[in-house]
This record gives sequence, C-alpha cells and structure tokens, in this order.
Amino acid sequence: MSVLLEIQDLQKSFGGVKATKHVSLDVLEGEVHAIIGPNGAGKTTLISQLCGEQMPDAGLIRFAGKTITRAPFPARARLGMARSFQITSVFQDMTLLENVALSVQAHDGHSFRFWKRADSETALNEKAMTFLTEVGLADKAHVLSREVSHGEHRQLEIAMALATEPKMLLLDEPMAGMGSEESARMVDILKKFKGEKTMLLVEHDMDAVFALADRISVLVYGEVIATDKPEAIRDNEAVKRAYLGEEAD
Ligand SMILES: Nc1ncnc2c1ncn2[C@@H]1O[C@H](COP(=O)(O)OP(=O)(O)OP(=O)(O)O)[C@@H](O)[C@H]1O
Repeated sequence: MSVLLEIQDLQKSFGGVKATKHVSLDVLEGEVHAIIGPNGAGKTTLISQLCGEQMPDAGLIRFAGKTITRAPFPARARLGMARSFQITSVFQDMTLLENVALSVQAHDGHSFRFWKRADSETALNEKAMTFLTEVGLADKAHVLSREVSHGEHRQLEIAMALATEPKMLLLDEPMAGMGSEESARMVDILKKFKGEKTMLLVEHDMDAVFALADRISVLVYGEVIATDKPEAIRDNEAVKRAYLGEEAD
C-alpha cells in the first residue's frame, strides 16, 4: 500500500508546552489509522496541523504526493482531505438531503452545469441520496437537520464529508457525546468504508478504535510511542504502562 499522508518530525509548542514533539507517522492508502492517547497527549494539536488550522513550528506534512505543511484548509480539501466534524457547516434549517446536496454541489457543481435546471436538481438530489443511504439516513432525507438526534447529526456529517469524494476522511472524535447504541451504529457505518476510504480516526472510545483500526498510533506527551496493529498495541508494554496501564492492571 502506498503512503497517502506522511508526517515527518512535526513540532508545535505553546509557550513552554511542547504539544507536538518530533511526530512522524504515515497513513497508508486504504487503511483506518487511529490515533489514541490520554488527555493532553496532543491529538487535537496534531489534527489542527493536519487541517491547516494551526501551523507547525517545524517538520513536514505531505498528502497525496504534495507538501501541504503550511497550506490553508481549502487547498488540502482540493487534494482530497475531508474533515468531520465541522458542525458549523451543517445548516440546521435545511433538510438532511439539502445539506448533503450542498456538499455534492460544492464538490462537483460544474458537472451539473450542462443540465436543464430541473434535471440538474434531480441529478443532484439523487447523488445526495446515495450518500445519505450509505450512512443509513435515507428515511430522514426530508427531515430538518435541527430535528434529528445527535448521533444522526454525526451520521449526516459523515455523508457530507463523503459527498466531497475525499481521498482521506479525518474523523475527529466521531463517537463523542454518543451513547453505546449510537456508537455501535457509527462503528457499523464506518466499517462499511473500511478498505475503500482511507481514514484517520482520533477517538477516545477504545471499543470503537479496536473495532475499526487497521493500525493504531499511540501519542503520549506529544510523541508517538508506538504504531502497530491493534493486537500488538494491546500487548505493547510501553503502551500499557503509558496509556492503557490502568485498564491493563
Ligand atoms: N492553544 C493552546 N495554548 C496553550 N497550550 C495549549 C494550546 N492547545 C493545546 N495546548 C496544550 O498542549 C497539550 C496538548 O493538548 P491537546 O489538546 O492537543 O491534547 P489532546 O490529546 O487533544 O487532549 P484531549 O484528549 O483532552 O482532547 C496540552 O498540554 C495542552 O494544554
């Protein structure tokens, strides 16, 4: 498998706090790569640098063959990076279908330009519907976004990210705030894209991480202490000590 995202010796400090210390890791095309680590380990800071919200002090980020270390998010999106969850991007007074249709249009609006207006709307809605169906929300297509549950809202955000047909989905705590039933549903949805879509998953819910990940990187105090397959991470002594220690005891 080829490398889709390459992070080399990334560094970011806030005053005296080294939130990202010499982080290097690769995300391979087609894999689900999870990043785990205790509170304050530097997961959010790392994701922010991958999205271009924060600029690294040093190091290199390459995505889809291009150096994007200091590129703004739109440039990264054009190369095929999609981030969930930017909750602000959901219009609450629009239906789920309308929201996904907007993402489809933002991504490939030009391909609808040659159609007559009514036909192009039908084609747009049909395409949007396929993404809603993939995340199990077809029956809620005409419900307003503000009327669906928290879990369904997150499913909608996955559909909106998929509608941009990304090379990589950056999933920033997809299970946050979910009950066990909602989490299980989200795991099932994401499982469907395993092997098809490259995913970088930052998540606290270990059941979800171990159910989904092909490889896991463990971040502790701004450093990757291990990258390996889930079973090897579970057995890794340094990981047990540094992170899973309490659970392993
Ligand atoms: N803007 C900031 N200014 C100062 N310190 C910061 C800032 N952002 C993060 N930090 C510090 O950097 C370190 C890493 O924080 P970060 O939020 O990236 O960790 P995290 O792994 O995402 O934590 P959590 O799991 O709690 O979300 C922490 O010590 C945090 O206090």
